[in-house]
Formats: sequence, C-alpha cells, structure tokens
Amino acid sequence: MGYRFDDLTAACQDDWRAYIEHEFVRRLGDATLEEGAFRHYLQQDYLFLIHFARAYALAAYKSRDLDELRHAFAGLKTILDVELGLHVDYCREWGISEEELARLPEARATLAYTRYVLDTGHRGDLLDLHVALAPCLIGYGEIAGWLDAQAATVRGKANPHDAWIAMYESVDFQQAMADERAWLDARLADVTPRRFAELCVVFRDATRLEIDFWQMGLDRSL
Ligand SMILES: Cc1ncc(CN)c(N)n1
Repeated sequence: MGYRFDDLTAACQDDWRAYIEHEFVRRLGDATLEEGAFRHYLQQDYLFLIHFARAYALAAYKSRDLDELRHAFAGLKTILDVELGLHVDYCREWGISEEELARLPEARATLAYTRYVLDTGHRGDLLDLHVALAPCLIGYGEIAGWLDAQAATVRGKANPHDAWIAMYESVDFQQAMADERAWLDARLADVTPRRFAELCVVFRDATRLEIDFWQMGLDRSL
C-alpha cells in the first residue's frame, strides 16, 4: 500500500522509456526529423487534443465533489488555453490552416489511443480515467526535460522544433504536470495491491498507445 505515480512508471519501465526516448523524440531534439513526419504528427495531434479535451470533460462529469470538479476543469483549461491555442498558432507557422485541420482524416493510431482513453473513463472510475490520461500530460512534461538534458539536443533557431520543446517546458504546462502528479500521488496512496495492478494495465496500455502515436508520425501512416 502507499503507492505513488512513480510506481506506475516503475511497473512498466521498458514501455515508459521507449515512449520518452522514442526515435521520433530523439530526431525532434537533434533536428534531424523530416519535415513531413513532423507535419503529419502535428496534424494528428490536433485531432488527438480535441478528444483529450473531451476526456477532461468526462472527468468533470465523473467528479463527485468540488475538488474533483475543479481539478477536471483545470485540466480542460490547460488543454484548451495552453496546448490547443499554442498548437493552432504553431500549425499556422508550419503552413497548416485551421480549415485544413478541421478536414483531416483521423489516423488509426489517433483513433485507437483517444477512444481507448474515453472508453477507460466510461467503464471505470475517475482514477482509471486520470491514469489513462497520465502518459499524455506527465509524459510530455518529462519528454521536454529529457530532451533538454541530452547533449545531442539542438536548442534555439538551429532547431525548427525548438518552439515545440519550449511549449512543454513552459511554466503553465509544467505546473499542470506537477498538479496531476500530486493528484495521482494522493489517490494512489490509498489503493490496494489488486487495484494498483489493474491501474498498471491501464497506464501501460496508454503508454504503448503513445509509442504507436510517435511511430505513426515517423511512418506518416493513416
Ligand atoms: C499524442 C500526444 N500525447 C500527449 C500530448 C501532450 N498533452 C500530446 N499533445 N499529444
């Protein structure tokens, strides 16, 4: 008993490292990622974020008290105001208009990941849903820190993806990540070993779907 968020990553260490240090992430950091792969990823990520905003709305619906409702609302606000806002601006800089984004076909990897999270939220409780969301919010915050710590990472104007890294290093995003960790630490402290084992399956599945999402970007698959 007395689990924490770090116990989830420890329980699927190989998948977690494969997600954080994926080839797509490395190439994004050392500025060798092909433009077409990044554009494909950016487009699909727009669709992904819309469904993730819906998942936070589901968390609000599943809330039992004001604290849970406020937490879900803060997550939804981070996606809408911080991430999606920056994302649309960022896509525009890459020549991808909002009209183009609205007409995109959804890749199988996007469909699989987003619907998995929504389904987990529908059939489980609020903790299941937040554990399914954790690789998204906490993972990208960790990826930004990992990239910045790598000697191979190119920062500044020499890397066309520098603004992407900076977005996930931003105070707002890192704060949202820290809040989510604290929320999960508090909830996981009370779960039984059996419940923790169930949550590990959800966390590992969502982490593996994040790996597939990076691979979809590299392969430019639909
Ligand atoms: C696929 C994916 N995973 C996570 C994030 C970070 N919220 C994102 N933008 N896209």
